[in-house]
Amino acid sequence: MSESKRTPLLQARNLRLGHRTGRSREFVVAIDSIDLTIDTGEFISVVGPSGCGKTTFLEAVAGLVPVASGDLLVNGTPIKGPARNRAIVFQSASLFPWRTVEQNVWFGLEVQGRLNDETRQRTQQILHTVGLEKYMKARPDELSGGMRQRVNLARALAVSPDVLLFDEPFGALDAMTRESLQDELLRIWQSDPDGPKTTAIFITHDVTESVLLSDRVIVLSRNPGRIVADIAITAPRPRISSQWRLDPKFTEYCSEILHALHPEQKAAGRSMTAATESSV
Ligand SMILES: Nc1ncnc2c1ncn2[C@@H]1O[C@H](COP(=O)(O)OP(=O)(O)OP(=O)(O)O)[C@@H](O)[C@H]1O
Repeated sequence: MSESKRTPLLQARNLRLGHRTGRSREFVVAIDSIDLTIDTGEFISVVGPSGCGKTTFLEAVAGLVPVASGDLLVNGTPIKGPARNRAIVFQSASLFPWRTVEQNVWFGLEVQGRLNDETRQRTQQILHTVGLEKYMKARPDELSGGMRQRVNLARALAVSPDVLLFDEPFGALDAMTRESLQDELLRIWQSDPDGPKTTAIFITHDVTESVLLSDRVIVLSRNPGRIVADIAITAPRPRISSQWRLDPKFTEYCSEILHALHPEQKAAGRSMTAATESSV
C-alpha cells in the first residue's frame, strides 16, 4: 500500500467535544472544529491555555467522553468507548497500596485476561527499562513520587497499547525529578531500533517538555480549543536529551510555540525567551 493510502492511526475531522453541566444539562463546548491526523509511531504533544480542552480531547480518544459532532477515528474506526489498544497515564499515579510494584503493573493485563508467563516476563523487562528492577516487590508507600510515576508508566506500557495517552504525567513532580523522567521517557521511546510501535499523545503545560519529546506540537487556542499551530519538531532521532536541550534550534522551537500561544505578545513586539517563559 502506498504511503498516501495508509490509514492514519488517529483522525479527527471537524471534531466538536464538550460536556453537559448543571441542572439544565447545558452543553459547554470544550473543543471546536478540530481536524487532525496522527500517524503510527508519532509522538504528539498538545499545549494550550488552561481550560482549552486538552484533557477533554485526550479523554475522547480514550473513549471516556463522547463525540458531540464530527468524527474521531482510530485505525479508521469510530471511537465508541474505552478499548484495550488505548492506555492513559494520568498526572497522579493511582496505584493500589496493598499490591507490590510488579502486581500493580500486572493489573491492566489481569483485567484484559492476558497475564501469563510471557506477559509476566515482559513486565520484568519494562520494570528494568524504567529503572525499577530492584523495587518489583516493594509497595507504593516505599517509593518516591517519581518512582510511583515510573510504575504508572510501566503499567501503561505493559498492555502494549497502540496509543499511549499522557495527561500531564510529570506535572505534579519537582523540577529535577520531572527532568529525569522526561529524559527517561525520551530514551524509552527511542529504544526500539525499528522505531516506536506505539503512538503517543502527550498533554503538557511545559513547552520545553513538548519540544524535547515530540515529533509535532499542536497548539490550541483559548476555550473553546481550536488548533492555532501544528509545529513539526524536525530534530533527528535518537535525540540525546542533554545535547538537544542546549541546541539553538530547541530554543527557537520553544519561542515559536510560545508565540503561537501568546500572539498578542508577538504583536506588541515583546521578547519571549524559552528560558524564562517555558510554561503555558
Ligand atoms: N466533567 C466536566 N463537566 C463539565 N465541564 C467540564 C468537565 N470537564 C471539563 N469541563 C469543561 O470543559 C472545558 C475544557 O476542560 P479541560 O479540562 O478539557 O481543559 P484543559 O485544557 O485540560 O485544562 P487544564 O489545562 O486546566 O487541565 C472547560 O471549560 C471545563 O470547565
